[in-house]
Parts: sequence; C-alpha cells; structure tokens
Amino acid sequence: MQTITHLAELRPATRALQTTGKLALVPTMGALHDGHLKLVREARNAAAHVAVSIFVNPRQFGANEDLDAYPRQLQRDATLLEDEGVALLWAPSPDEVYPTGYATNVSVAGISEGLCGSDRPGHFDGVATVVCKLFNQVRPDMAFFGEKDWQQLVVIRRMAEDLDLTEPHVDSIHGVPIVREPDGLAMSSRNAYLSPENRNAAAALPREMREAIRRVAEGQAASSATRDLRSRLINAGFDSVDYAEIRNGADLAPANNAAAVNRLFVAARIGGTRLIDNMPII
Ligand SMILES: Nc1ncnc2c1ncn2[C@@H]1O[C@H](COP(=O)(O)OP(=O)(O)OP(=O)(O)O)[C@@H](O)[C@H]1O
Ligand SMILES: CC(C)(CO)[C@@H](O)C(=O)[O-]
Ligand code: BAL
Repeated sequence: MQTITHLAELRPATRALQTTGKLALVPTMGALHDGHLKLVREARNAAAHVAVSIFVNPRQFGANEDLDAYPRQLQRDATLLEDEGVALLWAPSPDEVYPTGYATNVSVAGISEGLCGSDRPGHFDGVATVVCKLFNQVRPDMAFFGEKDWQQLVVIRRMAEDLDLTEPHVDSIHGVPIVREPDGLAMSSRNAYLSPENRNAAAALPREMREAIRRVAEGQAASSATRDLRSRLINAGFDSVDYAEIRNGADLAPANNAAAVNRLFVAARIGGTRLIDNMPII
C-alpha cells in the first residue's frame, strides 16, 4: 500500500492504478472500526483498486466541537488498511487541503439544513466542500459512504450530481448499510468517548428506535411515537435528544404516510457524546 501525503504525488499514483482497472474511494476521518472496513470490503468487491482517505476535516467541526479530541491513529489505521488489500492511503495535512488563501465553500441548500444541520451549523458545508475536493483530487470511478451518516450521503449525492462530478469523475456513489455492535449500537469512532456505564446505556438508542418503529407500524401517530421515544431515551440515561424525526429517506422531506422509503432519524447525547442512528420504517 502506498501512503501519500502530498497532492503532487497523488495524481500520478491514482492514474497509474486506473490503467489496470477501476478505482474506488472510501473517504474517512480515520480511527477505523469494522464499519469502515465494511466500506473497504464492499469497495474491493466492486473495483480493482481501493483508495482510502484519512483526513480529520477541520471545516466540518463547529467551534465547540471535538476537532482536537477526535481520535487520530494513523499508524494503526494504515496497518488495518494494508491487511484489507487497500492500494493507496491518501492522508494529507490540513495545510495541504486548505493552503493559505483557500476561500471556496460548497453548500448544498435545503437537505443540509434540518436534522444534523440544525444542531451542527455549517457542518454539511464542510463535508460537501471536502468531499468535492477529495473527488477532484483522487478522481475515483466510484465512492463508498456509510448509511450511518444518511443525511451526509443524501447531501453528497446531491452535490455530486449538481456539480457534474458523477460523470465522468465518479460513476457511482454507493451507500453501505450500518454495521452494528452485538447490542445493536451503530459502530462509530465517537463510541470510544463513552464511559463503560454510558456505553451500556447507549444500547437503548437502537433498542428504543426499534420500539418506536414497532409502535408506528401498529398505528401510533409518528408525532406521538417520536415524543415517547425522546422520553424513553432520557429515562434510559441519555442527557438530551437533539432530534427524533421520521422523514422521507430519499430526499429528507417530511414523511408522507404512504411512502415506503420513510426512515426514523435520531441524534442523542450521553455523557457529552453525540450519537446518531437511522432505521427504515417498516
Ligand atoms: N457503523 C457504520 N456502518 C457503516 N458505515 C459507517 C459506520 N460508521 C461509519 N461509517 C462510514 O464510514 C465513513 C467514514 O466515517 P467517519 O470516519 O466519520 O467514522 P465514524 O465512525 O462515522 O465517526 P464519527 O464518530 O465521526 O461519526 C462514513 O461514510 C461513515 O458513514
Ligand atoms: C465523508 C467524510 C470523510 C468527510 O470528511 C466524513 O464526514 C466522514 O467520515 O463521514
Ligand atoms: N461521520 C460524520 C463525520 C462527523 O461527524 O463529523
């Protein structure tokens, strides 16, 4: 596996790989877990070569968020990726991505605004900006993102289509289902922040989401089921619930009762850690 940290060396390396087959990109912020490795495996199944980027993108963190605390473990991550048969690790520094004088922002209106966008103002501008740059830097044939960050996936798909990045740069953007711990908690680099007690309590998030979905399927109104879900999470040990909403998964519009694509989206905080999850309404 080649590890590349400078843009000047990236293009020749990706072009060389693309002479012998398709290249898939898996963008990450590192501190890799099995959720990330699932993305890498799906990418390996779909393409001859896989590139993974590890970049803790400062522009998607708010002023009071965990940019400094975010786990950074490049050596460990590189070993894991090498073992997965990854061809190229793109690990630029913040100065390489945003050199002095950098002034451009990519903003996707509408879908960036509710859910996580309300609690993390500017977050999706930072994500859209860096993913646009990553697509232009690596020029992959396809890219893989996790459904854990469902809103992010919808924003990226919109951005890639609007900015004509899907053809010819990225033929397809794949969403990969959420990988969960045995107790149902979605894997996340931020789970490492949880104390053992809070880690146990956090399993209530997927459990109570499934319960709310069951109640909706039995006829409880969505507004009442999500209100109950909020109080059940607080009773289970969560400090606060940023949102608990049922929306159309395709475009994040308010849920239409008849739509088969509705999903439940939740963000909740426990011991200072913000966890997100989403599930289909069945
Ligand atoms: N449990 C998971 N299942 C599937 N995909 C995941 C999972 N966790 C993360 N991903 C995906 O991996 C990619 C990189 O995510 P990132 O590096 O931010 O990790 P993370 O675990 O989501 O971290 P964070 O704690 O910041 O949410 C994203 O596309 C994300 O959706
Ligand atoms: C897509 C991404 C790598 C952009 O920084 C990040 O938001 C993430 O890891 O989900
Ligand atoms: N996985 C999404 C990246 C973030 O929370 O900043």
